[in-house]
Parts: sequence; C-alpha cells; structure tokens
Amino acid sequence: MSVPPSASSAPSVPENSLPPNADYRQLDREKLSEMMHRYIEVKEQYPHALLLFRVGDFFECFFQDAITIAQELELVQTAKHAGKEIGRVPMTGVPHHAVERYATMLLEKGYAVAICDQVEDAEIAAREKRQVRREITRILTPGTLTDDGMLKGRKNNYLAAVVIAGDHWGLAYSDISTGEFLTTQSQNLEQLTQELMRLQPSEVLFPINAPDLGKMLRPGEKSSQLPDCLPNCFCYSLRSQFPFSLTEARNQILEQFQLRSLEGLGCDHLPLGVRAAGGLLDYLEDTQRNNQVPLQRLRTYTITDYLILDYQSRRNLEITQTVRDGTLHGSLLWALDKTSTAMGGRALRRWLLQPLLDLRGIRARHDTIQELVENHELRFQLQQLLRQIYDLERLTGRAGNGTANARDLVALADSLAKLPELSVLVSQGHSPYLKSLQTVPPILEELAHKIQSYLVDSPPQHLKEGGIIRSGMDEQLDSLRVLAEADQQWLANLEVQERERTGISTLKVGFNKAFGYYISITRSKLDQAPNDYIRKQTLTNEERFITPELKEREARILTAKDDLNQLEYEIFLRLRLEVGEHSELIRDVSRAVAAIDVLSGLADIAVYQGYCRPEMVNSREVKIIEGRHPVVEKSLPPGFFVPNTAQLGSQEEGSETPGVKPYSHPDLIILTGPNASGKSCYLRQIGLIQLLAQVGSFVPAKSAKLGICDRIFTRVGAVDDLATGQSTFMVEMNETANILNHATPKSLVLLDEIGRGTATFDGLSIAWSVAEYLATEIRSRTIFATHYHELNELASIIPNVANYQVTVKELPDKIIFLHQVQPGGADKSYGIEAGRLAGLPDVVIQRAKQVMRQIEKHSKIAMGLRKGIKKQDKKDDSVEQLDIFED
Ligand SMILES: Nc1ncnc2c1ncn2[C@@H]1O[C@H](COP(=O)(O)OP(=O)(O)OP(=O)(O)O)[C@@H](O)[C@H]1O
Repeated sequence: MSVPPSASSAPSVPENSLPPNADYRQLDREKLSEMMHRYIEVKEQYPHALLLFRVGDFFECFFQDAITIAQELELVQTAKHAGKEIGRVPMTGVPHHAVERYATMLLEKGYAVAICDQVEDAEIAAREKRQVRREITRILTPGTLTDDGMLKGRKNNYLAAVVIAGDHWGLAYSDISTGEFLTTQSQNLEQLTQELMRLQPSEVLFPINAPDLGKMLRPGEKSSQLPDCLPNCFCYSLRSQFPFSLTEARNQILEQFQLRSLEGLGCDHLPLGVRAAGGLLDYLEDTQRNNQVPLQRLRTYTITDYLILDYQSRRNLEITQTVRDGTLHGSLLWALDKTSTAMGGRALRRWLLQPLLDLRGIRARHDTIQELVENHELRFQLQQLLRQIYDLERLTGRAGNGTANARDLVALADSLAKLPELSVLVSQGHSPYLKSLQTVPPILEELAHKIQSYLVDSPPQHLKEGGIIRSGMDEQLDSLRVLAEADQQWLANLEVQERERTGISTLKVGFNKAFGYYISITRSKLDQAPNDYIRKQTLTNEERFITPELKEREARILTAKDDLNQLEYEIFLRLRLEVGEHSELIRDVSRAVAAIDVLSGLADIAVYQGYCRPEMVNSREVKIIEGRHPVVEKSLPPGFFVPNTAQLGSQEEGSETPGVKPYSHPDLIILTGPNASGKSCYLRQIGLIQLLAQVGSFVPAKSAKLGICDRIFTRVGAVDDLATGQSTFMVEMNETANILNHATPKSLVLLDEIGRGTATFDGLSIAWSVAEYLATEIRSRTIFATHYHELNELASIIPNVANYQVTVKELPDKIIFLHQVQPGGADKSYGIEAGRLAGLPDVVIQRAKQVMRQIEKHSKIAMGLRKGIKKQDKKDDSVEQLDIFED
C-alpha cells in the first residue's frame, strides 16, 4: 500500500514574518516559470521534506525551504527569478558534489530531505528547447540512511516504530544499513520509554489520526499528538494509522519475508509488536522507493530476558558517554573498545547496553574470552585478520538495496575471502564463539572468488564510465573491446599517417565535446591541407578539419564506448544482485565475526589490564576482591588506583537461629567518607563490575564471585533536569521512588547521597527511611553512600546492614586521601576541612565550626538519633527519638 510519503521540515520562521514570495501557496501558479512549476509540483508530493532540486551544478531550494536551509546550515540566502509577474523568490543553493554533506547536516538536525535530480542529459533537453526532466531520486530521513558517509561506523542507526494500546505497547526497530530487524511487546509505558532510551533511535514512527499526517517532529519539538511516554529528545514521523492496523501490518510482514504465517517468526502472539513492525516496513516502502531493503528475518525479543538498566543508571554509570559532556572519551565503552572492525564496535556497544541474565549465555562468552586469554598467538592472529575485514553487514546492505559501487563489492569480496582463513584459525578452538566460526558456508567463498575474478582490483568510483570488469570474463565484452581497441589504434596511427601524407610535422588529431574528433593544422601550413579535408572550425592560430572516414570511425568509437560502458554496468549489476541474494547468509557470518571481534578485544583488555574471570553463581552474592574502576583506573598512572573489596548479600545457613551470626556479609552498606575520598568511584565500580560480568566480560578485580542480578539501579550525583523543569530534589525523589518501586532482592542498588537537595533534617529522615526500607523490605544488595554519618546507627539495629568508610589520613594542615574502603563508619564529614582547603576565609571556617558545635549540641533530632538508637529500650527516651523509630 502507499500513503503520502512522510518526512518533514518544520518551518523555523513564523509564517507571518516571512519575506515576500516565501510562501508558494500565495502565488499564482500560472505565472510561475516552468522550472518553478515543476519544483512546486514535487514539493507538494513531499511537503514535510526539505526539497533539494538539481539545477546545473547546484542543488537549489526555494521559498520557505530556502530560508530554513540558510538558517540551519548558515548559508547565504539569495533570490531567483520565478516568473515575469512574480519576480524573485527566496533561494539557497549548495554545490551538487557537496549535497551529501549538507544533507547529512540537515538529517542530524532532524529534518528529512528529498533529493530531486536531473534524470537525463541536460544537453538533450537544451537541444530540444525544454526543461530537463527532474525526478525524486532519494528521500533521506534520519532513520533510513544507508550511505557510508552519512552513518557512524561504530554506532547503529535505528529506525523505530511504536504502537500503544492502553498500558500495553509494541515496539519494532531496524537498522536498515545492517538489516537488523526486531520486535517486542510488553506492558507498562515506563518500560517503553526505557527501551527507546536504550536504543537511541534516529527516528521513531508513531501512528496518529489526521491532521498532522506525515509531519516530522524534530528533537525537542513538542506535540499534543505524542503521549508522555515518548521522550521528546527523538525525531518522530507521524504516520497514518492504516499501515499499523493488524491486518495491514501482518500482510506487509508476510509479503516482505515471503511467508504464509507469522508463526515461524515467533510473533503471532504479539499483535502490538506485529503492528509496529508492519508500520515500519510500510515506511521503508514509502521512503526507499525502488530500492529493496534487505532486512534480516524479523526476530522477537523480551525485554525481561536482559538485565534491566534504566536510562538514569546507564547515564550514571557512563556506559557509552560521560555525564559531564556527553562524549565517548571517558566512558566504559571507550575504555573497553579494542575491536578491530566497525561491526565489532557496534556489537560491543549493543552488548554493553544489554547485559544478559542467562547463565549459559554469560558463560559462553567467559569461556571464549578465557580461551583467547590463554592462547595469545590465536588472539593475536585473529586480530590481525579481523583488521582486514571491512564492514560486511553494511556492504551487504548496500549491495542488497542497489547502492553499492564497485569498490564496495571489491571490499566485500576481499573480506569474504578472509573468512576461510578465519575458520582455519579457530578450528582448534573449544569455546562456543570460536566454534561458531569454524564452518563458513563455501558458497560465500565462491562468491568472493567470483567478484574478485570479475572486478578489477581498484575500480573507479563511478559505475557508468567503464573500467570495472576484467578482460576474459565476458565474451561479448571482450569482442567489443577488441573492436574498440582497433579503432583506437587506427586513431593513434592517423596522426602519423596524415603527417606523412601532408608533410606537416605539426599536424595533430584532437577531440572536443562539441565537434568530436578533428585534424588540426596551424595557420601557417594551411595551404598544405589536402582537398579531402573538410573545414570544421576556425581558431586564431589553427584550422580544424574532419574527413568522412574520421567521422565514420568517430561514430563507431563513441557508440562502442557507450556500449562497452553499458555492458560493464550490466555485468556489475548482475554481480551486485547476486551479492544481495546472499545477504542473509553474509550477515549471519558477520554477526559471528563481530562477536569474535568483541571477545578478542575484551580478552586483550583482560590480559593487559589484569582482569579476572568472574565466577557466576546462582545466588545473591556479590564478592569482589580488590576491585577497580575500569575507567578511573585508566586515567591514573599505573599502580595509582587503590583497589577495594566489596562483599554483599551472602546470608549464612541457619541465619534464623538465635545466637548465630545471621549475615556473613550485609545486604546494605552505609558508606561514609569525606568529599572526594572515593565513595562515588567505589559505588560505580561495583555496578560496572557486575554489569561487565553479565555482559560476558572479565572484570577489573583480583577475583570476583557474582550472583546474577536482575536490575542495576544507580542514583549518583544530583543534576537539575532542565528539560522537564524539575528541581534537583524532585529528580532525586523521582529516581528514588522508581528504585523503591521496582527493586527486588536480586537487584543491585547504588545510591549516592540521597536527601541532599533539601533541608538537612528532611534529607536525613528520607535517607534513613529509604535505607531502612531497602534493607528490611526489599533486601536488595545496596550501597548507600552518604554524608549523614548518623545513618551509621542503622547497622546496630538492622542485622543485614554494615558500615564502611573511605579512609583518609588527617595531618595538621591537610588531609591525605587513602581511597581505602574499610569497615566502620566515619564520624566526621570533613566538609569544613574541605572548605578550608578550598580557600574559604579563616574567619568563615572558624564561624562554621562554632555553628556546627551549636547545632550538634541543640539539635533534638541529631541527639535523638544518637541517643535513641543506642538506648532503644530506655522508657524515658525523647519524643523525637520515638518519631523516628515508630512505624
Ligand atoms: N580507589 C581509588 N584509587 C585512586 N583514586 C581514586 C580512588 N577512588 C577515587 N579516586 C580519585 O578520587 C576522586 C574523587 O572520587 P569520588 O568522586 O568517588 O569521591 P566522593 O567521595 O564520591 O566525593 P563527594 O563526596 O564529594 O562526591 C576521583 O576522581 C578519583 O580520581
């Protein structure tokens, strides 16, 4: 089915402040020039895309689009005559050879771009005194890119589609450049938000009812059409409901994969997932037009099959970018990426964002890393080989959708040709991922061989100018080449022959586009020109001639060249089609190559950074001996990072028996220590080690024994959410509420300074009750870093709580940070000391100390907390103490 294409340009200038003639709807069409007429005709088919219209060597844009493009790309806006009675209209142009660069910039800003190119030789049109034919050749939207230059090699470019029905939702997503295509369905809209935040799609399709059909919302743009659960940091294409209906969507999927039923895809029981997937396919049909998009078979997944890591936790743990400036440098991905291929780079990113829950899957990765750690030679050779493999996933995609050039196919063939070597290399391997590469389908080897034997080693960029296909591969091509060569030889001989015949040693045979081949004679020798020369052109110093024979040869040479080029092009197209037909197989192998790449990189890290294989167990235990933070460690000189141990969540047998120490290791640790002593670092390092273990990596520790964790929550640092206008404290409370509502005994909760953004006693009270609830009701494994050292008292009343502190050494004029985590609670926060070190005036420091003494002396709550906990059984305790400890 086909509905109006959707892609958009939200006008960035309000309509009432538009310069004259910027709104083509106000103009009399009859009075427009022929070219402008065509422009508007095309524009009306794609109202939501910025239209780039080829005019000679430029792509030009008119009316409102010209204004938008000039603003967004900081280009000079000019004007163009649009008809005698209309006058000039706004225009912005970009050189045709730079159109990709400009289009990419517009796509990054969330616009869709329609490219309307000249589809015939302009000279023919000029000869026939008519406008050159122009047609839309490509529609580019942020989620449907396949061109190498427009994509980031090490990052997937996802297009997502969402269907919401009450509290239930379906989500499908695809990276059409790699063919990945997945769908899922679940309930709870918060989970949908989190899943979208994990994927970071470049574009999200959302079905709505008229009137905004086809509109594209750019990141940050608000719309009443979007439900709250769809974060407005993405670009949305608003689509018609029709292709998202179950029947349409189902048919669309069946047709795409040439199936009779959805059962084989495992999604027949997921109506919302099916609807989303169908809607996505429909969009591809609209935007990709004649280009087939080779997608892998639709796969279904369940979000609860993976460790749940919400957006806040992912951000706080700085998995793919830093909190401070959003860059890759300084993130976990940055520290761990030793992959040799772009496919591996993308896979590592995906793995880090989707740690596993399944012990078998985790062990398979650990086993492979172990084998690669132990076998240095194998690892080294593997990496050498991997470096020679290009981006098979994307090259195959381009072959399949008909955009690959000859260089792409050569790169693909060279990479496929490495696969047999790869399988020989891993043939001795025992671990699952090595085994998966031991048999490479022979047909791929044959395909590589075929491409290599057909295509020259370094083919040109353009496909229609010949020079692509080797001789000896196609009889017709060879005989055409023989004829063409004979003609070329004749031409080459002609100069010598005519010089002899005429006695003019300066006679030349030349060629130009307007007159074709000619013989030129300088003016001084003109009288020696033979009679059979026909005068064709007179220049200042020379005269140009033709002969009937030369013209005849010229016709042959030129048509032979065209025929040759055309034939080469056709042979190339056949070859490309053949690659496209094998895309599924190539991509299966690519996935295995990408996985091996990730695992060899992780093995490298394990060897050079001293990581250990974690023992994964089916319990709640977290035992990390001498653990380190993978990123902070890298930023310090070798040996400077102080390793620390963490033990949580191991309940001893018989813990219910009176008199038996119930917990060998606590569920909740209250972590205190001065500013900058290393609390946050310790907290994050535990989260990252758990995450890395479940990703299947080795971990930065001397040893580790870890139970599978269902979710990792973090609340680290406090930032205002300016986008939603929420205060620091509200953000903190929202995040805390989320944790308390979702954490389970199998979760790992990392809390940093809960309750800091409000009045001290409010904050302390909240911190206290949150810690108490986590330890007694939820019993998740928790580290609670705090400056409220009053919380240390919890350990004396709740058995599964323990106190740890990050130690410092106090000298008369300074504090030395030891960064060592040890049992026991800090009774001092050193805040005033930190202020002194930062240079607060002495008088302010003295006054602060005085005030603190007074507060401690007179604060009923502080006193109550201390006294109350220690003397719980005393009947005459203060009311404040009861307030705190009563249910
Ligand atoms: N184990 C460690 N070994 C070496 N250096 C460390 C260690 N832990 C932390 N650091 C260094 O100390 C700095 C401060 O650490 P961190 O931010 O964790 O302190 P903090 O106690 O959370 O401070 P605040 O209470 O002010 O938030 C880090 O940037 C790091 O450079």
